[in-house]
Amino acid sequence: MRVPPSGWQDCGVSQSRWTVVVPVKPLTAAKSRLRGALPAVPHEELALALAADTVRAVRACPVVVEVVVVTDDPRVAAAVAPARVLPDPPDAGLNAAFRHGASVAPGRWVAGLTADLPALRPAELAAALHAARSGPTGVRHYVADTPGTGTVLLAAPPGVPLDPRFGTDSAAAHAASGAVALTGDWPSLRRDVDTREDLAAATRLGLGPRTAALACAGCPAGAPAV
Ligand SMILES: Nc1nc2c(ncn2[C@@H]2O[C@H](COP(=O)(O)OP(=O)(O)OP(=O)(O)O)[C@@H](O)[C@H]2O)c(=O)[nH]1
Ligand SMILES: C=C(OP(=O)(O)O)C(=O)O
Repeated sequence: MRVPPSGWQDCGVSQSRWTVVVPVKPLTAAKSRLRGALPAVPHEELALALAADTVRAVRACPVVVEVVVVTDDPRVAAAVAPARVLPDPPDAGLNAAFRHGASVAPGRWVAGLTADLPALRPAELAAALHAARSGPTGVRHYVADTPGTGTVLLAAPPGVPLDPRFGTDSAAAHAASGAVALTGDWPSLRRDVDTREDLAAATRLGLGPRTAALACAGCPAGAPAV
């Protein structure tokens, strides 16, 4: 019998190995509602920074063993290295991108996460993934965004398709499809950034380094620009 390394049983890693799928639109089209939020910063740089900080936090989450980024954008692919990168299915959209990413992890715990969470703290993601494992068995779980209408995280156990319903009013769509809402207090996970106001709220929570560097560019004494 294989003998696990010392401490293996206690840390719970064998019980908590997740693949996380993060889709990112090509930067020229991404985060259109955020365009102009940082006037001194090229929009594509800001969209790239949001995605890079999101993936950075996912990679720092101890229960995540694989990050799959679905994107057609070579700048995103370079920025998220060494995460695994898959191309988008042609002209298929966000939910197809999630399904494509999840398809490389059959029989595993899989979560889909939006790429616009620049304040994400790895411990909050870990807590949400733990809650998804601790809830009702055999069902999908989701985490709504701060306003409560959208979705930031959708999680599925082994053998259950991710079946993503992201888009307008996706929290209600996920609930209607049988997914169970996770209600934890995870402000950095729920804080997706679609607008200038969202970016200001994320700044108050604490941005990841790449977005923070842009938000502070040109500010006196390093004060945030939003
Ligand atoms: N790979 C991939 N990612 C997508 C696609 N559509 C949206 N996303 C990503 O999904 C996440 C959530 O989408 P939205 O919040 O609507 O982001 P967005 O479409 O870039 O923003 P808006 O242009 O303002 O609607 C973002 O991280 C996007 O990059 C798609 O067709 N393919
Ligand atoms: C795609 C989504 O993001 P947003 O509503 O932020 O565009 C979603 O919440 O399902």
